[in-house]
Amino acid sequence: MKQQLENNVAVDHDIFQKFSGHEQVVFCNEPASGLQAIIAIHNTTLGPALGGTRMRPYESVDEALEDVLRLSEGMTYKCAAADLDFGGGKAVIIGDPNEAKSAALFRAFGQYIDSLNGRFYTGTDMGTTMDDFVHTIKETNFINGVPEAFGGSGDSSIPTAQGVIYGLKATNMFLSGSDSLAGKCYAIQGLGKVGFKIAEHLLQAGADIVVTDINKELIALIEQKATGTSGTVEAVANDEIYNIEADFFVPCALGGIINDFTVEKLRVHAVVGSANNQLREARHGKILHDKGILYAPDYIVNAGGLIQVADELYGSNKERVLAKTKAIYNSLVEIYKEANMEYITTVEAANRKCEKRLEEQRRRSNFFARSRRPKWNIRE
Ligand SMILES: NC(=O)C1=CN([C@@H]2O[C@H](COP(=O)(O)OP(=O)(O)OC[C@H]3O[C@@H](n4cnc5c(N)ncnc54)[C@H](O)[C@@H]3O)[C@@H](O)[C@H]2O)C=CC1
Ligand SMILES: O=C(O)CCC(=O)C(=O)O
Repeated sequence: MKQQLENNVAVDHDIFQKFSGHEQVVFCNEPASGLQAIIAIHNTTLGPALGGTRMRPYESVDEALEDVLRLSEGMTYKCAAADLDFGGGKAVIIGDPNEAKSAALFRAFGQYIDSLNGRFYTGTDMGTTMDDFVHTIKETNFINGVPEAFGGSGDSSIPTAQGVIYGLKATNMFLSGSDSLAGKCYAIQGLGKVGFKIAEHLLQAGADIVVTDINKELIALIEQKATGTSGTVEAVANDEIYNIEADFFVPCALGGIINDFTVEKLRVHAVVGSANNQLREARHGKILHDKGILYAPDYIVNAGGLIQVADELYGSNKERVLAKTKAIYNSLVEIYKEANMEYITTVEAANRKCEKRLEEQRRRSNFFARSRRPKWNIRE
């Protein structure tokens, strides 16, 4: 839909319609390095936007755009739920992480991040690693989660995996009155930075895991890790993971995996995993609820990495990060209880909590002019 305005500028309303919930979307195109990226800032009510950068061989710009819009919105909720003073943002780089990475590409990306002058802080996500951003920090300070040797807080997938483990324990406690992980079966999709650490922890705790990954080397590696533990590993084909009869489905790869094709297949008691945007649409949360499958809202349970990178911006403190990551356990139990009491889905219960916090901050922002910076300020 195009409309001709008085000053003769044609405005494409469709594109603004698409971004209508977002504050800013930046397209980055740098032919010398081959960089094609999109940065989306969803909402900065609580503070500057914060969220990782994903790299994927997206099939189209539309697919990349949809991903970054959904992911950045999720970050607004994740920051609100984890009680962080940051807003929601995310970036995607279009390209195969196994082939298209270069120092030049990550430096060019850094120049775009720098141009936002602190409206957006970023680091790793699916398809990117801490080492990639060692190039980016040559161009900008607005990067987090680089190795400790480079002044960062290190691998954010460690607290993310810890948070999911707390989420699994809390869910076990809610369902069975014991938070022991042992003796239960977990179907894990994706053995990357987060999924692998969860799988290892579960094996050591004496759990049975069923795993899948498109990278067969990771399957072989987790099979080796089972040796000497009281846990077991079974590997299945990628699509088979949805059919596994297990206590938990643990999605740790792509988003949108709970959709019309998969939701009817699931034969688990609960879904608790690190993947962002697990539900293709909100109604899939309702279908899980109606099937009696307890769903741990993804942005509650996978907040550990975010907690670490947010903390880094004030000067890293591992104890503070651990305490906040542990709080995922209680936060999740509260959400389960509220959903039960109010006859709503767990996503509705979690969203309510976040929207309340955003609304309170909006009212505060209107009341006080932001003429002074808060005491607990981001280090320059
Ligand atoms: N790294 C972090 O700290 C955080 C990650 N997340 C989310 O958790 C998920 C995993 O993140 P990472 O472990 O960092 O990513 P990663 O890129 O290290 O690992 C993803 C793994 O999934 C596998 N995979 C991709 N498609 C698959 C498919 N169709 N079936 C099975 N396996 C498949 C990949 O081969 C890879 O091993 C993503 O959705 C990410 O956004 C969320 C919060 C923080
Ligand atoms: O985990 C990170 O490094 C950043 C946070 C993030 O992007 C996420 O939680 O999805």
